[in-house]
Amino acid sequence: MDSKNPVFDEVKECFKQQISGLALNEAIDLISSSPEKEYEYLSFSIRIPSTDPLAALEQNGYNEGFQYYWEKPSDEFAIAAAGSIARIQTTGQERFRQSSDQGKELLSKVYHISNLNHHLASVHLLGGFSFFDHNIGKVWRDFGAGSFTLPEWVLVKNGKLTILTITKKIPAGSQKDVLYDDFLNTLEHLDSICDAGSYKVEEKQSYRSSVRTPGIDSEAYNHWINSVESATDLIKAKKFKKIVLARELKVELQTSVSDTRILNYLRNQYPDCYSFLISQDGESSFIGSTPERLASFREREVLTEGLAGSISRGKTASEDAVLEYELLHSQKDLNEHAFVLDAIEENLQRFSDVFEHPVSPGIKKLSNVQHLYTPVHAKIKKGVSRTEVLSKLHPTPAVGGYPREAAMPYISKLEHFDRGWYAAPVGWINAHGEGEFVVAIRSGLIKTNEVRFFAGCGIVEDSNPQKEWDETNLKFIPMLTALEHARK
Ligand SMILES: C=C(O[C@H]1C=CC=C(C(=O)O)[C@@H]1O)C(=O)O
Repeated sequence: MDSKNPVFDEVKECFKQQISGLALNEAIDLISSSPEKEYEYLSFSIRIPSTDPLAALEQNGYNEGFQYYWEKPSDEFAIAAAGSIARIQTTGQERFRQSSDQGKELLSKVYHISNLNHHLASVHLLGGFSFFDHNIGKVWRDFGAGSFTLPEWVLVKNGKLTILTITKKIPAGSQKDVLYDDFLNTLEHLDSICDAGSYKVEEKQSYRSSVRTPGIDSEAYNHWINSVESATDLIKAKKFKKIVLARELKVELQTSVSDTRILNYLRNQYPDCYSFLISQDGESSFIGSTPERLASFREREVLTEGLAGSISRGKTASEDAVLEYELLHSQKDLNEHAFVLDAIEENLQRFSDVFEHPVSPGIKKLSNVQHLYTPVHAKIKKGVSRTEVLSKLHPTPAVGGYPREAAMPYISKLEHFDRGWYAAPVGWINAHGEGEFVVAIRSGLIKTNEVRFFAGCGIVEDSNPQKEWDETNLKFIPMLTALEHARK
């Protein structure tokens, strides 16, 4: 198939020149001559014409394999990926360390070719962890407790730059021609899904929203009121100081929904949030739009944040300003927020040469809610791994509790659903020491005929169960509305 996109023709030319020349021979020689089979994968990065990674994923269509999406529009950064070449899976208390060890080993087996001198021209491992150390529930079966995939192709868009990386497994004794054709076929496929000139656009029926706040399910409501009352009793009895309780909202689906339509709605409505999708094998998709960064890494620099304490948005500028003022002066919310910062400091400071943050919180405004927010910058000590940092940070008291060890066992006792990957670290990491993880809140697990949405809030001594119920309803709105938009 010949490309109708002349710029992609240049991409293919460039690919042919690089991969059919020395590099491919060299890689195959290395693979077959190395007795320890040092290299098992061959990977190639190339700059391609600017493309929308979400449109490419949508064009890639439904498929039974791995699919991944990540975008923060306000950072002009997006990743789309599909196909699984290799996957590492871990479970138990050591899952973060094991993921780090296995990830390093996997990356060391990749022979990477590129004429680009750019930190994003690299193989990426995409995935995350479950909230608890073990993830054995039926609902979340595909996800495991720690899972990172080396995708067959990944598109990374950073501002105007779009980089495509294709990776293939190279069995020992591989034939150069077969391998070359395999790469070229994938490149042809990418050409077709990135070429907007060839897209067939489905008519979308006009949309009328029927979603406001979820109606009251009296059983869920009574459970919630009882759980929050039990939590405040435990706090008064000095068992812990804060706990985050969440609830699940199940929605049955009459018609199927499109993951990419959900994402398109989320990224447009919440440009300051991270919209994400992870589907391990096409059976179910974990999708969300979270405002909360757990950590981003660039060499030894780490950015994290405290995000806790919430209030709704005003309908007018004045009402919004009043609500913001109320939140900034609410002792209950300031306490809830302070626990998060204290924990980040306790867990990260001793691993860092630099640790800094503003003295008092500011505000992060989303279209449905505003939060108390404190950005934190740290420079981790030499030798501290990124996954070690994640394991220290997760779960922050914005989704777990304070003190962590005292509060955590009560989460499963007081909640009535399986958290799975809700409120857990989800993200990406590359071979150049870069990566970013979010806290997977404002999210849902989508299966063929049902969706489960999750929302929670921090409970402190003076929390009011009714107000916390209302707050969870506010937090369900983005995903519920996105679902309405995505019905086919
Ligand atoms: C646990 C959630 O939100 C956390 C993040 C920001 C503000 C929060 C709060 O004000 O309670 C929560 O700690 C959720 O949205 O499911």
